[in-house]
Amino acid sequence: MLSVQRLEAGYGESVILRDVSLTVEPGQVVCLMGRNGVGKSTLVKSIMGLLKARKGSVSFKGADVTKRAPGERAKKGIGYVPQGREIFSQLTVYENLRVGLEAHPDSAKRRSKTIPPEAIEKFPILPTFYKRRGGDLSGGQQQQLAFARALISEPDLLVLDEPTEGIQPSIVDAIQDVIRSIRDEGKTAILLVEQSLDFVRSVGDRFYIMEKGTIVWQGGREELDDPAVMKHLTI
Ligand SMILES: Nc1ncnc2c1ncn2[C@@H]1O[C@H](COP(=O)(O)OP(=O)(O)OP(=O)(O)O)[C@@H](O)[C@H]1O
Repeated sequence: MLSVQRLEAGYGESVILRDVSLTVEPGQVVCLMGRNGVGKSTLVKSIMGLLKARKGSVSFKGADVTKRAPGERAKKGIGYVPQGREIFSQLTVYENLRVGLEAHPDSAKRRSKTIPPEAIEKFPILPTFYKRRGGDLSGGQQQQLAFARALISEPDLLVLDEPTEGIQPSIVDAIQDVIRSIRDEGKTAILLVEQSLDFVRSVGDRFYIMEKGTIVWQGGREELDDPAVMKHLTI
């Protein structure tokens, strides 16, 4: 469903990603791990089209999207929860969700003035905040909003960049439960950037580890006890 092939990308003069290949199959949960600064967010931004590929390709559902703009990729069915959430702080919670609906492939849903209740049933707390400004929510509530905003367009692939980073433990548990329930439903594939080995072990089907902008290890759940995994992840 998602295929990244021999990707090279970077910022200005500096090349960050070199020869990166990664695939996600339908319904699969693929986890991307690695220490801080190795290039995980850079890879995610390249997949979303926020950063241009200098070499290599990104294809999604059989179509080459390497040169497609972020909005087009979203409409094709890639939902994104960026690191740091990036909710619109001046807009209300309701308006933030409406922005997510703009990426829905069904034009009737895009035009709809109401948020379909089933679209946010995984986040029952959100309707109580509809009139509040996004910027007035706590970090954990903002993360739930960013998650719901990405899910509302019913994406085929959800890209989550460290969704539990810097969030209070009770909301971390809630977010992990949502990821598990999406996995169990099997309709939406997930590419998850996550530091907690215990958590990725409990949800992931396939695992990639990055170091200095390249993939240095990949494997399935039964291979996670490989000593190389700890070597690449410990500081
Ligand atoms: N906008 C930018 N301009 C220039 N360099 C950048 C930019 N964003 C990231 N970098 C650099 O690219 C490298 C990879 O950063 P990236 O954020 O992709 O790492 P990461 O693995 O996601 O780390 P973290 O877990 O800390 O977010 C780092 O050296 C970083 O300083």
